[in-house]
Amino acid sequence: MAVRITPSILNADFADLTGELGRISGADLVHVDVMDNHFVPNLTVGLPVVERIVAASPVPVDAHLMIEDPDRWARGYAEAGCASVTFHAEASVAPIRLAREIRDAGARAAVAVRPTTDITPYLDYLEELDMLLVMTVEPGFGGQRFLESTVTKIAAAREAIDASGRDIWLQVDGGISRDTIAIAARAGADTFVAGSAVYGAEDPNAEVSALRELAAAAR
Ligand SMILES: O=C(CO)[C@@H](O)[C@H](O)COP(=O)(O)O
Ligand SMILES: [Co+2]
Repeated sequence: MAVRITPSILNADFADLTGELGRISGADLVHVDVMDNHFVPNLTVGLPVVERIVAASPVPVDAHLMIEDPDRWARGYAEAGCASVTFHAEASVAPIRLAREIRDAGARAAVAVRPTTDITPYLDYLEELDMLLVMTVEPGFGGQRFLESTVTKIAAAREAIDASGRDIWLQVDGGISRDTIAIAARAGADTFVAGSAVYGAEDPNAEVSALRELAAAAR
């Protein structure tokens, strides 16, 4: 099974995004954290910046929307050329309709859950989704510690995905590093966000390769 490493640019130098994107050219996708200071207590970038990242990035863009009212805004990120658009289950009032809109606009549709949110209801709608994102920290900030309490949820999602026989990616996000990636991989994750681990490394591309090898060995 394929392993994908999707570095988060949250810990990159926002004054030199083009240069920072070039340092992860060996990644599978780049993970862009969109925060609105309402759904989470932090503020990052919005659609105009994401459009520029799509144009400048050597790899496809994976947008993680930590915003209120994704039912209104998510479609725009798909239309902007993001390869995948993830919205939070806790924020959407009509997740199935929204996933269909994202797909209609040409992107992979994904739903994310906070560490304490039950993922079970979404496992009944896997045919509507291309990826599940299990948050392994509380969303809002990079550099937090991986929450081992999320491992059973990752395993439950893996079981449901395998039973569905569909090509649905299982992403984890938060606290992923050389020390923790094997835990998440063994539980069943195949797509790994890593922010501080990648951009804190001297050679981000080399760190991407190291993480990919560790995940592949653990699966
Ligand atoms: O969505 C988020 C945080 O809310 C993440 O994408 C973080 O940016 C990952 O950073 P690290 O935990 O890997 O430092
Ligand atoms: Co994220």
